[in-house]
Amino acid sequence: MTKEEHIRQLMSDPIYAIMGNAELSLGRSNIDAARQLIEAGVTIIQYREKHKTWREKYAEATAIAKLCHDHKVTFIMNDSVDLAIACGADGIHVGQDDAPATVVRRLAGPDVVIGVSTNTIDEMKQALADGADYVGFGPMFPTASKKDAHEVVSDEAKHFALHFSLPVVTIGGISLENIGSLYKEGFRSFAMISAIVGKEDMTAAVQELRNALKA
Ligand SMILES: Cc1ncc(COP(=O)(O)OP(=O)(O)O)c(N)n1
Ligand SMILES: Cc1ncsc1CCOP(=O)(O)O
Ligand SMILES: [Mg+2]
Repeated sequence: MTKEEHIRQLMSDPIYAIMGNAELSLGRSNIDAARQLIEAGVTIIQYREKHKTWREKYAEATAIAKLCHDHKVTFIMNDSVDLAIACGADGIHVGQDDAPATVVRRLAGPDVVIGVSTNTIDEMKQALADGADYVGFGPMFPTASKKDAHEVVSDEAKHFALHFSLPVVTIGGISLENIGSLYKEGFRSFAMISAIVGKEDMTAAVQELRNALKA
């Protein structure tokens, strides 16, 4: 798939699944989690592994990238540009403490999707200026999945995000109970850890989230 096709997929499928470390994923391995997510019909998967060595991550991510490519699933690497390039990821997601999008672009080239985490209006403007393809925006709600998460986004930043020119992927504390409220506010893309890989039956979880968006 081309970069444009990946971005289209990101804009048309509201569900963006993030694989956490094993403790956020009921002890599953990342490869098992990826297999189950693909079976559940997820089309955007981010690899977010904070504990393993580079070589362990490289081995897993290379296998997951192949699985994703075989199933036309967009595979995004969190944090690490070198791992993303090495494993053949379709995209890279960087936070405010990671390499800036300008540097990621220089290293990874024009064909890779770049996502940047944002919490404020200034960060969204900077991500756009730096050549990001989408922004992660949050936390929308309090979350236990990220120890150093920012404060929940302000109403002003939400309003800006709803009119922003880049695709906005909301994140942070999104659940079956509150995803509908974000949809009603106008948001169309939802990245989740605990609401998907934190559930025993991920197929049912994804289906319930999709149903909640239709309700
Ligand atoms: C889609 C999406 N949005 C935001 C984040 C958070 O990234 P970051 O701020 O770098 O924090 P970590 O995930 O690395 O702890 C994300 N991963 N994905
Ligand atoms: C990675 C990240 N970035 C901002 S909040 C968050 C955690 C998202 O996890 P959950 O969906 O379980 O709240
Ligand atoms: Mg990061």
